[in-house]
Amino acid sequence: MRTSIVASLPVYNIGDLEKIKRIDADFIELRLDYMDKLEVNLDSLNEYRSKLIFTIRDKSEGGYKEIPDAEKSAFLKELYSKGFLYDIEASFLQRELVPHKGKIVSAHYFDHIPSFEELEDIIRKYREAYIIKFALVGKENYREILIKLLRYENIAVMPMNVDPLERIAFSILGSKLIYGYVDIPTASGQMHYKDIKRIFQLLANY
Ligand SMILES: O=C1C[C@@](O)(C(=O)O)C[C@@H](O)[C@@H]1O
Repeated sequence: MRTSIVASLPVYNIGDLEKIKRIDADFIELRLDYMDKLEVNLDSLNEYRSKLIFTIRDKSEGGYKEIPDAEKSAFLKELYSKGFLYDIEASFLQRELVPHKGKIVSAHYFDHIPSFEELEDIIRKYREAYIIKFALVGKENYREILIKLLRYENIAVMPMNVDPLERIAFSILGSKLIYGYVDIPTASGQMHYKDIKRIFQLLANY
């Protein structure tokens, strides 16, 4: 099964949701942490349900604006009740009780490389997730750690702050997701999602 392409879209206001219809990717990540208030009419997005990933990224893990935990938790529970897919940090799950079964559980490291054992603990703890995702800054032994993680089944790995082509390599090695940008990168090390599509189409011809 090939890696799924995620087009990551910052949502500053409701008007940005109009862009969804023009994005042709496996998934569209809606980064709602770019909004001042989490005011989205979820029923209006039902037709896109199968391709949406909702993310309200904590500032401590690369988020854009500070969203209070209680507001984020309430919105995630509404997403759960309506059957939408969302991304939730393992660190947030330590603070708030929100369902993670069948969802994306993620962990991001910007200033250090964690031990492999620390990441294995996350995998064991959240093994009922749809996908467990690790984003590591490109320093020290990040490649070794990311490659070792791919021995597990439902894993997505991505390096940050390195040549975006490295993400293609991790896709070939088995990462379940690869993130690209639509207008502006939502993390350092992304390429445009259409360039990922072109590379995958070329690879499919060999
Ligand atoms: O967790 C991730 C991965 C990411 O940080 C990246 O490195 O492409 C981009 C984020 O929008 C997404 O939620």
